[in-house]
Amino acid sequence: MRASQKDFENAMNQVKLLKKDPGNEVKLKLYSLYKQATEGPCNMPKPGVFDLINKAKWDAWNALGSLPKETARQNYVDLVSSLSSSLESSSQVEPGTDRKSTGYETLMVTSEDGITKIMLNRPTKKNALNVEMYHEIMHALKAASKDDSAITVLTGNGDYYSSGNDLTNFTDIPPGGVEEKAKNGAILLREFVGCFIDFPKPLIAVVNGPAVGISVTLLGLFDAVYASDRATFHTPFSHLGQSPEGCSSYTFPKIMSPAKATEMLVFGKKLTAGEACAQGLVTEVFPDSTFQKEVWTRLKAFAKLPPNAMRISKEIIRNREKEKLHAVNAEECSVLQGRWLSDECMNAVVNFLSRKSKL
Ligand SMILES: CCCCC/C=C/C(=O)SCCNC(=O)CCNC(=O)[C@H](O)C(C)(C)COP(=O)(O)OP(=O)(O)OC[C@H]1O[C@@H](n2cnc3c(N)ncnc32)[C@H](O)[C@@H]1OP(=O)(O)O
Repeated sequence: MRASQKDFENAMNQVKLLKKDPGNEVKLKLYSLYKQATEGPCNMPKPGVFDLINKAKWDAWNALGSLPKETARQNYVDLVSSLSSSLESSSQVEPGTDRKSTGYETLMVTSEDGITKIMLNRPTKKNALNVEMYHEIMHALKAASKDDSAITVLTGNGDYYSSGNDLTNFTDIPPGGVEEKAKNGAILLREFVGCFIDFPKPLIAVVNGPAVGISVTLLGLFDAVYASDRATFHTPFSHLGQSPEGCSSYTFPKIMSPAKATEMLVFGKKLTAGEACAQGLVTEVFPDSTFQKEVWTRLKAFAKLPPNAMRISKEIIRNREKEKLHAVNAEECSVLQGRWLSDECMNAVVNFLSRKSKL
């Protein structure tokens, strides 16, 4: 039986519910089938060679040649249905259910000595945050907020703490185009930052190496930040045609003065660990050679303190600010949604992806 228009619309809705990223290749296939099913063969001019994203999309659509619209619609429905097993398996996870470390693709999560440790685990990509990592961090934080540990720690595996948002996130364009991509990104970012604002236990960052972008801005929402003297702190938003997130437009001026915050958030000044400590973003800096030993000894001692007292003390410090922080988060996400559609941002991402620029 041929897929009806209704089947096609159902399949489009199902794609939006996919929790697991099916990868670029599948997304391009979905995009090309969608375009063929709705508009017929590709008759758009071929994008320029540096317009990597649109060129990949054009290539995928053009490769379908004169495939009839009905066949494309059927193939789209079949492809979505073949992805449904991953859809079911991801939705089977109960919210708040503790997952073992091995249950995560992008993290290592362990719990011992009263400490839940969430370790970013894409060392070959400098722990850049891809879409899956955003979702897994939210899951891990929700689980940690309910487990019996006293404190929660975020750290990185390898030489980086994190290089921030994975810039390849910008290449997975859904059928609704770049506007839909920007809207989805803003929704994801708002939910992600919201988890940090609402996290109820002491949350500590163990910054083992350089930190970039969102991994820096979020530090303003942590309760303590310990850094190796190898760490650096860099928020190159203007270079990337973007704007501050993670509530940093509010927390950074409060922490370090408006002028110092402007140097970081507007002019992209990179701070050493010592400078970040002098400006109040970092709690204490340790020599890299003794960093892990000294920090974990200290954290284990903290984790022995009465957990309810720590939770209540955090609550009284944070609660006064929560409403404001959520409002700032919403505003930052809405501004960023616009920035992601700007030429400035698109050019910066294409330049990075085509290996023309690095920070
Ligand atoms: C949806 C929510 C959005 C929230 C908004 C967030 C905004 C931000 O976080 S803005 C900051 C974005 N980050 C960057 O612009 C950093 C880009 N990366 C770099 O400039 C460099 O990779 C580096 C300075 C971080 C490290 O340079 P280097 O030591 O020379 O190492 P490589 O460049 O060879 O990196 C190894 C490997 O990792 C890939 N990679 C590193 N960072 C990212 C990244 N942020 N996004 C995507 N990929 C990244 C890099 O491409 C290399 O990959 P391979 O070539 O495949 O080995």
